[in-house]
Amino acid sequence: MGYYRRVSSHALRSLKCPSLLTRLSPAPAKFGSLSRRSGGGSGAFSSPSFGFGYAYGFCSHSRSNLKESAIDLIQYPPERIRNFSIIAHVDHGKSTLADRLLELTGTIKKGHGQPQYLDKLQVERERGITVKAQTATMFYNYNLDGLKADEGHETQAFLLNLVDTPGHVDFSYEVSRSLAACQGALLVVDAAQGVQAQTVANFYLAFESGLTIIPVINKIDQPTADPERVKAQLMSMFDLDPSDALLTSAKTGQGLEQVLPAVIRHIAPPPGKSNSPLRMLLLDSYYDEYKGVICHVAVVDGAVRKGDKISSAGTGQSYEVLDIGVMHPELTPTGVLLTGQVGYIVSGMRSTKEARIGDTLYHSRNTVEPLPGFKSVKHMVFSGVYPADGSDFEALNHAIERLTCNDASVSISKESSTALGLGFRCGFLGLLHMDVFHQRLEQEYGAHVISTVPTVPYIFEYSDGSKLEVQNPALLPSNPKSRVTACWEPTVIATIIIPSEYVGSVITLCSERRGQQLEYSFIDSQRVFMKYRLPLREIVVDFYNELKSLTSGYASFDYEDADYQQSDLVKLDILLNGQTVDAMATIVHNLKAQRVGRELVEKLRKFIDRISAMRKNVLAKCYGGDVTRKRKLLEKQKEGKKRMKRVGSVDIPQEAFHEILKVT
Ligand SMILES: Nc1nc2c(ncn2[C@@H]2O[C@H](COP(=O)(O)OP(=O)(O)OP(=O)(O)O)[C@@H](O)[C@H]2O)c(=O)[nH]1
Repeated sequence: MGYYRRVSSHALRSLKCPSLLTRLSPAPAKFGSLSRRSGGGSGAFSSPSFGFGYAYGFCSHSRSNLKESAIDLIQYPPERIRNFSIIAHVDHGKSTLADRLLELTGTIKKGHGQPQYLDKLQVERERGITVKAQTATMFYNYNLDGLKADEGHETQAFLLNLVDTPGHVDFSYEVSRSLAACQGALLVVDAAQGVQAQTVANFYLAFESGLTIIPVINKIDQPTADPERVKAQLMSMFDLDPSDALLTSAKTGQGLEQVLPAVIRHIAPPPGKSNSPLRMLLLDSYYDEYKGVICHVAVVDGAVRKGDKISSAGTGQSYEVLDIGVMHPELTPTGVLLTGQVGYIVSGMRSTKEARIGDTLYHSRNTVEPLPGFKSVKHMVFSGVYPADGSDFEALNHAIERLTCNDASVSISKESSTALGLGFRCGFLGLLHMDVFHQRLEQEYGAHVISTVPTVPYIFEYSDGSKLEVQNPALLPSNPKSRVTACWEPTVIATIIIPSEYVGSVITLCSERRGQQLEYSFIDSQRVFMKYRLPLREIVVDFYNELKSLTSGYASFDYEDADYQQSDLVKLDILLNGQTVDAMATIVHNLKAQRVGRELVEKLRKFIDRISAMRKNVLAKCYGGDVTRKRKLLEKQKEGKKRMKRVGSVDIPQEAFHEILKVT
C-alpha cells in the first residue's frame, strides 16, 4: 500500500478537474522489502564514497573534487534510485528544505553562504521566489533496516534526485513538468499557516500524476506553530494519515534526519526497463553561450552514453551526445545516464525549435514509441513586447529565442503595431509570469522593451458563423458589434482559503467580480475553503491584492483555467491627440465601457502630463557645477525616454500601458 492512501469524499469533491476522477490510481507499488510502513524515524546513513555519519552536515566533499570518473552511475540501478520533488504553497520553505538536504548529503557545503541555493536566477534572488524548477542529484548511503552505519552495519548507496519547484500559481507548469520525472513528492506545509490554496493545487497535481505523497510539516520552530492542527487539516482535506507526517524545521535542522529515510522507504524506484531501447524525456533546457542548448533529461528506458547518436521524435533530427552528466548540483559529467536517472546532455542543439520540451530522444539506430510528453500550456494573458528602440528588433528576437529555451511556457508570434513598429505577441501563464519574463529579458539579455496592455484571450463569433480567438484587441475591427453575433470570455475555477471572520467581505468581492460560488466548506473550526467560477479578466490584475487587503493578508488563492462563458464585450479604443493608439486598445464588458473609458483617459492624462514636465525640468534644481550629478540626471532621463513611444506629437511612457489594465 502506498504512503498516500484512500482519498476522502471531500478530497474527491475538491478535485481540480472532475474528468480526472476516472484516472485516480493508487500510489505506485512499493518494491521488495521496502513495503514496511514507517512513521519516519531516523535511519542510518552515510555518503557512498566519503565516509559515514549520523547527523546532518557530516559530509564535506565539494563539487570541485569531482571529476568525470568520480561518480560511477553504474552502481545505481533503478531500485537504488529515488526521484522526488518538493512541492508547497509559496514561502512554506521548499528551497530552504532543499538546502538542508543538499547539505545533509554533502552535495553542497554547510553554510555555503547562499541560502536557497537552487534559486539561481537573479530574478529569483531579488524577488525571493522560485521561478524555475531545479533538479539536484544527491548520493546517500542508508541501511534499509534503520541500523546505524557508524555501528558498523552495512549500508546501501542510493542516488536521489531532488526537484525544487515554484510555489506560485503562474509557474505551476514547472511543477507539473517536474512531477513527470518523479515517483514521489514531499508536500511541505508551514506549521503555523497550515494548508493554503497552493498546497491544495500542488497536492492534486502530484496526486493526478500518481505520485506517493509524503507530508512534511515544516517551520515547527515558530512560536505559533501548531503541527496538530495541520495534521488534522491534512487528514480532512487529503486523507493523509497524520501519523505519516514528518515534523521538521528547515531553519534549525530539527527532524531533518527523518526525511531521506522516508523518501527511500516510501517512494517507489523509477519503473523503466533497463533492457529496452533508450527512451529519454526532455524535461527542460537552457542556452549556454559556449555549449549551446543544455537539455535536462530523464532516462525512462535503456541507457545513453557520451558519443551515442540520438534522434528527436519531435523533429526527426539526429545529434551526437557531446557531454552527459548529472546536476550535483552543478553540471557534473558522468559519461553515461542509466534507466531512471535524471541529468543533462549537450548535443549541439541550437534553439527551442530543436529542444522541444516533452520530446522523446532515442538512439538513432532504433525506432521507439514516443513518450506521452506534457499537456500543452494554456496561456492566460497575452501582451505585445516591442523593442524600446525600434532598431533593436533583431537583438530582441535573439534574446527572446534564447530565453524561451529556458521558459517553454511562453508563446511567441511576430506582430506589428502602428504605434510601436515590429514586435512580438507573447502568451503568459499570468501577470507575474509576464513580469518575470520581462525582467529576465532585461537582466539576462540587456533587452529594453515596451510591453502593451495585457489582455486575456476572447472568442468572437461573426455573422458568417466563423469564430476568432482574439489575443490582440487591436486586430478587432473598431466597430465589431455590427458583425459580431456572440462573444465569449475565459473563466477560471478559483480556490480561496480564508479565516472564517472574513467570509462576508470575500463573498462581496467575488460577486462584484461577477463570480459564481461553487463550493463552501470548513477546513477546521477557524478556516473556510471556497471555490468560485470567475471571469479570468476579473482576477488577472488586482484581485489577489484586494483579497489580501480585505483579509489582513490571511487569504490564499489559486486558480485553474475553466471553460469560456458568453459575455457582452466591446472594443475600447484610445485616441491620443485625435490619433488611435492600436497598442492601447482593450476589450471590456459593455456595462463597464463608459466608466472605464472615462477613468482611463483621466489617468492617462495625468501620466502623460507628468512625464513631459519631468522631461523639461530635469536639471532645474541642479544648482552649481556638480557635473556628475547633472550627468546622472541626464542619463536617467535618457533611460526614461528609451521607454517612451512617440505617437504623433505625444510621448507615451511604459507605465501608461500598464495603467490601462488596472482600470479596465
Ligand atoms: N522559522 C522558520 N523559517 C523558515 C523555515 N524554513 C524556511 N523558512 C523561511 O521561510 C521563508 C521562505 O522560505 P523558502 O525556502 O524560500 O520558501 P519556498 O517555499 O521555497 O518559497 P517559493 O519558492 O517562493 O514558493 C524564508 O525566509 C526562509 O528562511 C523553518 O523551518 N523555520
